[in-house]
Amino acid sequence: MTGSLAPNSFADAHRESSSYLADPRILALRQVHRAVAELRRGTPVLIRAAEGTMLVAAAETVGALGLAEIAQAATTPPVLLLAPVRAAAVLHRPVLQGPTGKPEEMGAVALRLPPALLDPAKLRSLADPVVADLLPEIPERAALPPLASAALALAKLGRLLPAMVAVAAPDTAAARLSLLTVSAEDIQAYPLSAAASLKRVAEAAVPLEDAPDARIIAFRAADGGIEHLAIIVGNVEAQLAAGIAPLVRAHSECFTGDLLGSLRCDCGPQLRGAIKRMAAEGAGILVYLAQEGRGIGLVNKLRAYTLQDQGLDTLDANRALGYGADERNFLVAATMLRELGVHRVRLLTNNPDKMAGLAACGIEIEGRESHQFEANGVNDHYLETKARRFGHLLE
Ligand SMILES: Nc1nc2c(ncn2[C@@H]2O[C@H](COP(=O)(O)OP(=O)(O)OP(=O)(O)O)[C@@H](O)[C@H]2O)c(=O)[nH]1
Ligand SMILES: [Zn+2]
Repeated sequence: MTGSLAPNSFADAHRESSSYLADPRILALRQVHRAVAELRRGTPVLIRAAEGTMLVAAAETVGALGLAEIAQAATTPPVLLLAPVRAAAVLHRPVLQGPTGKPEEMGAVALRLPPALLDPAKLRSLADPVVADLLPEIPERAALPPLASAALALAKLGRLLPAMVAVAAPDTAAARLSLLTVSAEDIQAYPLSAAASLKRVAEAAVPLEDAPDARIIAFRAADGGIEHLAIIVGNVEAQLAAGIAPLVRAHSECFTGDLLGSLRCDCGPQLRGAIKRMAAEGAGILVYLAQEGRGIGLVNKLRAYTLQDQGLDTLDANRALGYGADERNFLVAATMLRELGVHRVRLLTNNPDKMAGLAACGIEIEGRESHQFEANGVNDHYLETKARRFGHLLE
């Protein structure tokens, strides 16, 4: 987190309607959010930085029109930018390791796209490890263009496969083809900037089966993204007034586990269990974070499940898709807690990274409360992987 993103000052600026319009961070969020929407519908966008300009489209969504627009604007041959694990699979090569052994440290890899591969269906199969038929032709590596990491970051913000068709293109091409321009710096700043802009927008009492005295407070960021929720159980104000650190759970959304009772994970029991425990203690806060699939989104989580059924574990499946092991940003939870006047917590978790993430965002972790549930016969390997590869604490 950089100093310029002091979360509370942004939340304050966002609240003041006069400074709202003038704040360049709001304009940056708006432009990145628009760029994400363009990529999701297969439209190219121009990424701009001091190093130059690059026209990109997502391999997952681009169609004939987008490819034609890219061809019209290109001043270099097209390349496909892939995350390192996916690139290694496409190249039939072992994965390159970064300095500390994490493949994501290698950034991006560029592959040449000869005319035969400039086809929407072929691009999708190069991007998607779930597509069984790897193309017989092995593309050649190309020099990595500047702005490659910003291009992959933009795809990830759209919860798309991080696989981008890219060409160098002049600034003027965007205006000529009515395409959107977005700055690389704004893309990189977006997740923390959006998190820092969260503010309360609505609240209501919602008695729950397990916690009749419960309220839901909705938080919205200035980017136009999906809302995050705080579920307030019992009398938290009284605890805060007495100087007691409340019981807090930072729970990432899991449509399959939370809503449907999926047996693949432990999210459902953790969600209901946290609320029950807060009700038994008389107070607590569950922040319900719109960070499905540890931040990769539901569509990619379904892809990850398919890869897990083919033998990968939950961490390697994320990497095979081109994502990191955990793409969450805990400034979302920290900003919500601060807006609720909570600076010190007793955190319900087994995940040491979650504690470190919240602490790095200025939330004092007074203690950790174990939040372990029995394996159910289906999620045993998932729970074992969390302990072995994510360092989850077992008690
Ligand atoms: N990418 C991916 N996400 C998964 C998988 N299984 C569950 N999830 C997601 O993981 C998140 C669960 O996170 P949390 O409940 O915060 O749990 P945690 O990080 O394991 O930490 P604690 O429960 O606090 O110990 C939810 O967003 C789920 O959708 C999976 O196999 N792959
Ligand atoms: Zn789950």
